[in-house]
Amino acid sequence: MADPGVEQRAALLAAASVFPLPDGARFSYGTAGFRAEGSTMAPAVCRAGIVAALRSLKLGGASVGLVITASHNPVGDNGVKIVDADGGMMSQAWEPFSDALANAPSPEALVELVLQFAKDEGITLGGGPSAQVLLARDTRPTGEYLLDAAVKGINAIIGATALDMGILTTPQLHWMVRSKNKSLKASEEDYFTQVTESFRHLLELVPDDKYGDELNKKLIVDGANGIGGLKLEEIKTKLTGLHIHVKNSGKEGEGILNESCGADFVQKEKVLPLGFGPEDIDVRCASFDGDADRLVYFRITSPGNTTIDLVDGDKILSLFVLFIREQLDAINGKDNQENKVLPTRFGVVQTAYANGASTEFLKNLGLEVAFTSTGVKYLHKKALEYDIGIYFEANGHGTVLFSDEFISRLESLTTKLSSIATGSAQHQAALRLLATSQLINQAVGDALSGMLLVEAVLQHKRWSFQNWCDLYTDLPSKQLKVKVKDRTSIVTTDAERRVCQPSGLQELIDTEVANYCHGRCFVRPSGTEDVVRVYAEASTMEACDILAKSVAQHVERILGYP
Ligand SMILES: CC(=O)N[C@H]1[C@@H](OP(=O)(O)O)O[C@H](CO)[C@@H](O)[C@@H]1O
Ligand SMILES: [Mg+2]
Repeated sequence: MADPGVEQRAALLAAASVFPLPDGARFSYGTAGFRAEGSTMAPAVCRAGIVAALRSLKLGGASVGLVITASHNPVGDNGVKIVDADGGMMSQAWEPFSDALANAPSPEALVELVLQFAKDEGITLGGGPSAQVLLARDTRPTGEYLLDAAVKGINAIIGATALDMGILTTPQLHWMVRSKNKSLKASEEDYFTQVTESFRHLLELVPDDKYGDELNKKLIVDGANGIGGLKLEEIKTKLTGLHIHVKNSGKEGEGILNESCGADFVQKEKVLPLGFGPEDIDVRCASFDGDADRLVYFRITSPGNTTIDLVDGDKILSLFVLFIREQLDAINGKDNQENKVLPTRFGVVQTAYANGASTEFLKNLGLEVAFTSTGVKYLHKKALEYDIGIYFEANGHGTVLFSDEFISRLESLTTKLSSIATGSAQHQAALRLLATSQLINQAVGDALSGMLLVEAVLQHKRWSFQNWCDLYTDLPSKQLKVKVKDRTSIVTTDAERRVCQPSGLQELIDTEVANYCHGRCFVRPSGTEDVVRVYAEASTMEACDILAKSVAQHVERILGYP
């Protein structure tokens, strides 16, 4: 019989030789996987395929995922990220290996890296359990070509199978991987059924059905000309109680992916997206990003003006917090501190980019607010520590996580209440929490299911968009990007809110901040772009502009121009 090691070596060599690394190319598994100009991505994607197959082997053959997307970035870019068996982001412990593999200078070096890593991790190659990788891509033109590169990488690990799930939103693939490994229904149709059914269920639980204001049922969605718009078009007729009109839907000829539209554009520019105009004044509008894992809301207020009222991730989080708190209070009794029917550790997770007014609002509610570094992988991990953990980035990526243990307590309570107190306020509140856990994606932030939860909560509270805006007033904020020689020479601490290197920079920031009322400012190297990001907050927009600019100048001077 042939030595499995020889066969494995040959397969890896063959795959790596198809997509050699061009001279000077350098990939880094940043905040959200590898990203670059789409046509240059094949070597990194093929190698990510190898990593994904190894990851599945390591996890005893559990399914893992691989998504080809560059999210909100321009249509010419593309990227790849790996989904772990629990549906979350790939374990950070595997990032250094992924980096090393993506940058292996030759097919031979790649083979050595794989063999050594497999040995270190106790992964049996060429035998052992079979591996499975579920694949998806967004609507980018380079997607199909890169999918082929990923499949070649996966197939280079003997015993690994690639399963193409098609063109999907990023959160759909995360959901499928999680569901599959929990032996739950995991097809796209199952996803749609779960989302539409739990949404319908939540609407049925709206206290009484007098919510007749047609304007409040009308929603216009900016699909960023991407996959989220297309999927929403597919299911919108099944969403009873809501009249959805999709613009920038991703249909042929409607516009270019993410170009002057989508959640990233709307949140950063604070202007209306392409395709929207005076006809949409005062209607509630939502915006997805290119792979539909970010969601923001907005409203156009006057005809001659492109500025909007923005509801960002922080305010979506605040709305969800109020809704969940209301249900917990209905179950436990508002003032009952002891002997609670359903003891719940409820935690909120934000990053330094959360608007200071939102953090204050949440703390004033008596909630525990934790801070992590930027990037869903950090927020999600922290949120998992609670019975109900809720996280959002200001840019609109976030979700509400319910622990398995909490869900089983909640289910027992619901069963008990349905026999002794059916239809009671307590029973209804428990059912609402259960439906919420079914609706909102438990694997990752999901614009589509997040939007439906927003819509259900607004109907539940009988809130207009204005009521929602009025929760608190955002402090003016400003973000700048600074190009420097080596952004990695900035090292931060305290959830990226303070700089520890280069020395002296933090003191300069502190001195600038001290000049402003409600002043706050921090700098950090981006994990997705070759820039240092500067964030400033203060009581007026003018003050923000000056604060951000002066700190950016310090950064430029200390780190040097590129
Ligand atoms: C300020 C900001 O919006 N940063 C974004 C951006 O990360 P950076 O590391 O800042 O480039 O892209 C990430 C991935 O989409 C997202 O998680 C994060 O919130
Ligand atoms: Mg995205």
